[in-house]
Amino acid sequence: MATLSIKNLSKKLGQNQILKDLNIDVQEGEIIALLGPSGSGKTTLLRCLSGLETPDSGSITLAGKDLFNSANGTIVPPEKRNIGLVFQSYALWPHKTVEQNVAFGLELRKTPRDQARTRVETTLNRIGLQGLSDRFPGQLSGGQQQRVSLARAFVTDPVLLLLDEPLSNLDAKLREYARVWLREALKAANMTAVFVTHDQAEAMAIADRIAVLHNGQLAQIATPQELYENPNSLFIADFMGSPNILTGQVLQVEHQEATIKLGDSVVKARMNAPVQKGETCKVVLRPERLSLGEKTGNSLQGNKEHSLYLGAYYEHWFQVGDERLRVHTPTPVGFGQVSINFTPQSALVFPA
Ligand SMILES: Nc1ncnc2c1ncn2[C@@H]1O[C@H](COP(=O)(O)OP(=O)(O)OP(=O)(O)O)[C@@H](O)[C@H]1O
Repeated sequence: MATLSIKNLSKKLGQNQILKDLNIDVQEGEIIALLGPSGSGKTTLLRCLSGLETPDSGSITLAGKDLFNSANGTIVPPEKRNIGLVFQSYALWPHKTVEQNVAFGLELRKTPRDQARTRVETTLNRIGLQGLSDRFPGQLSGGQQQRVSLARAFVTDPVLLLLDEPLSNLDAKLREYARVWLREALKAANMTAVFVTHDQAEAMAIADRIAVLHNGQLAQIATPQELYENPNSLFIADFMGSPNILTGQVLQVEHQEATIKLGDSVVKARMNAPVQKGETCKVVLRPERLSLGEKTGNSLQGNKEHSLYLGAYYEHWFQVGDERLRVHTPTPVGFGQVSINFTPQSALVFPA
């Protein structure tokens, strides 16, 4: 049984229908990222889970208990939900030490002092804050402050942890390290967690599964690899990564493969959504899945116009008929006409 179960959840704010009939199940110990364009409803969903916002209909069940259920009128207040919160802004008390900050939630729960001290110490060690317990937040780096806010949420042993853009205040380099320790810390504690992020790479690095929201609806929920390799719509294919999207005409459809006229070429591509013979379609080609060289059975003819050196790879811009196409290669490439090759498996076709 799922630890967290969100069923048919809907929420209106003002005249706007923000969440539309959302259904998400989260297993014990699972880390879910809520990802989606700005305004897609990620924060509103997190607020509904924490109890800061009350949905209009549907239900939220945590560890077998209703937190919200419009059918029987249940609304459990935030402080009774046994949910830990981690905010983007850390929200630490500046005049309290690290130890006092972390102990605060236990004091509220009237945990006996000895027990609280042991729990705080264990949690600080677990989160890599040993030796810093007497410091004030102002004497810590941004990364350390975020660890304190995580320790404060961990110490009360919540059934569910909610994190709102937890790493967005850290600089780029620190964020890369923070992704690793955050995932390690959550996994070591077998914590069930839902976090909001804008950052697709961060969602892929930390989450077991990513729920992509689009206009308040669940567009797809899947593992990072499944989302990238098997997007169920053009929206997801485009949202995950930065692919080329070309317009073509479907000539033929056979099993899971379509034959497509793309400019002057005829190519094959994998179908992840049904397309019909004769219809206009979109073909998704990831720059890193294209290769250059001799013409193969599945290729486009392109003329190279620009190359950018991006450190880890080169990005080449080709003119292919009326469209432009990006190709990534590890080595430089000369100017002129060339074949851009790909396997039918690596190209995805969707209805336009
Ligand atoms: N009080 C309100 N009244 C009306 N609309 C609101 C209110 N609060 C938020 N909204 C709208 O709800 C939509 C969803 O907002 P939400 O913050 O949940 O999105 P989000 O996916 O978290 O976006 P972001 O990534 O920009 O933080 C937005 O279009 C926002 O303008």
